[in-house]
Amino acid sequence: MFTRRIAVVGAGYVGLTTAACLASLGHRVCCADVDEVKVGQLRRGEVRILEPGLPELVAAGVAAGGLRFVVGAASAVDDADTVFLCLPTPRGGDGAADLSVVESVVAEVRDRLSPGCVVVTKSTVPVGTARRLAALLGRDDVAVVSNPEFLREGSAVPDFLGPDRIVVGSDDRGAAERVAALYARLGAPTVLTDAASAEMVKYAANCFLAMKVSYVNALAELCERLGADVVDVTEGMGHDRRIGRAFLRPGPGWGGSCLPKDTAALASVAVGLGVDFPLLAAAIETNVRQRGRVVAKVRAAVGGALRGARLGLLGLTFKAGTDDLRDSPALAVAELLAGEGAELTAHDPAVPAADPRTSGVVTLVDDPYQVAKDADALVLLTDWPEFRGLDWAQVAELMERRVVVDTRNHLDPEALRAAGLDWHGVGRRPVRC
Ligand SMILES: NC(=O)c1ccc[n+]([C@@H]2O[C@H](COP(=O)([O-])OP(=O)(O)OC[C@H]3O[C@@H](n4cnc5c(N)ncnc54)[C@H](O)[C@@H]3O)[C@@H](O)[C@H]2O)c1
Ligand SMILES: O=c1ccn([C@@H]2O[C@H](COP(=O)(O)OP(=O)(O)O[C@H]3O[C@H](CO)[C@@H](O)[C@H](O)[C@H]3O)[C@@H](O)[C@H]2O)c(=O)[nH]1
Repeated sequence: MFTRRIAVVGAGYVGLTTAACLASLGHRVCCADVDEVKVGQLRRGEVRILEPGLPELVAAGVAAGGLRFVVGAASAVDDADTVFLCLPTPRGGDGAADLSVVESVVAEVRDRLSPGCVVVTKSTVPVGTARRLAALLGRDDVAVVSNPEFLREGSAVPDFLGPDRIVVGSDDRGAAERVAALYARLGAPTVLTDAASAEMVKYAANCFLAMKVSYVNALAELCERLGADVVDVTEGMGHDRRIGRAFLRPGPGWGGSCLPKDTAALASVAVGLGVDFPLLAAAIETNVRQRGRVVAKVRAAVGGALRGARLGLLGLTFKAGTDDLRDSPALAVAELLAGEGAELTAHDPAVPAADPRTSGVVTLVDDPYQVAKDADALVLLTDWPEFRGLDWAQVAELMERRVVVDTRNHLDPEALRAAGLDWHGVGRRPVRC
């Protein structure tokens, strides 16, 4: 009944999604994590990250006997024919990807892998990692394959099961073909290549997405100065199929667990090789400045000084649809505002008031209307759909000064104006009541 025996090491956003989705495709999957608490929760069917469809898929896999969870990589790999590494590769001190967890797991499992086994890097790893891991393994009977993952947080399951493409690269063509065959049922376009190219695709794609957003954020500032409307401008651009409509929404800057660290990693590789890449450096720099621009906009909206200003923040996660706060531009903006002496109250639908991850920076509340109470301005930082449906008349009633700074052009300015609120977007003319 089951087609392949797979070990997935790391049960985070990527590992848990990979394990549950591969099990749903008919493979027998053992998923390992070093975190005993997490493994215990997963065995009880508790998925503690916000990913639509994932809890159901995990439960179905466990019930069908095709998915199980263990503590520690070593106990997962024994009889596996394929081992996926879905481990953290965080930003190191100089921006380079830190491979220490990946390397320690490879050293841990090296002597337990079955002959003919394929080790697959799904973590985002720099070019040359497959070769480095092959050397670390030191086994002629085990191949290393790069199979970067492109899923987005908040839509991990549909992205995994309906990918735009699958990229598989190895210097061992047969091993790459065996990994590609795991996804055959998905019917996605598949790029089979060498290991270095596959590793490069991941950074190339993420850095391009980051550059696109930085470009539109810079355009938005120009639009503001010139009296043009960035929403109309990007619509006019986006219909051009060579450009496309995606990733053209201005905001407080790109964040999350991937784009910031991956742009830093590729920039660090370029510096190390002595290759000039000013385009990438400028995208990163533009992103840092974007936070300052948001702060300047809020400062202007409250009349010049942030010290003592009471601000209500709508949204803290790095984008809507996820509970992930890693490298969130919303948190970065909050820190800058707090640094200038503003008093911050925040609401995010995915971050409960008791959440310890924001401690010190903001007062978290569970009710969006509570952030409006006595506020000198509301600042929307994350584009949660529910914010559009707020009762703006009630919001206006609660506020001290009726000003909303919408850093993602997410709200309906006319609805706010009708409720007696001034709206300040990004790259658009303000709408005053
Ligand atoms: N999050 C995303 O949207 C996404 C998408 C594509 C690629 N990636 C890449 O995938 C990799 C993993 O990202 P993530 O977001 O899933 O990370 P994560 O932090 O959510 O999960 C990593 C998991 O690995 C576990 N772990 C750490 N050390 C371990 C060890 N020694 N043995 C076993 N388990 C161990 C952690 O406990 C954690 O559960 C990174 O390289 C990331 O860049 C992430
Ligand atoms: O028009 C846009 C699009 C995105 N963003 C911001 O860009 C950041 C990243 O968004 P997104 O790419 O959706 O988030 P991730 O889930 O981190 O996904 C990215 O990073 C993953 C990890 O590498 C990759 O797998 C995905 O393909 C890649 O999109 C967020 O802060 C968004 O708010 C904008 O400001 N404007």
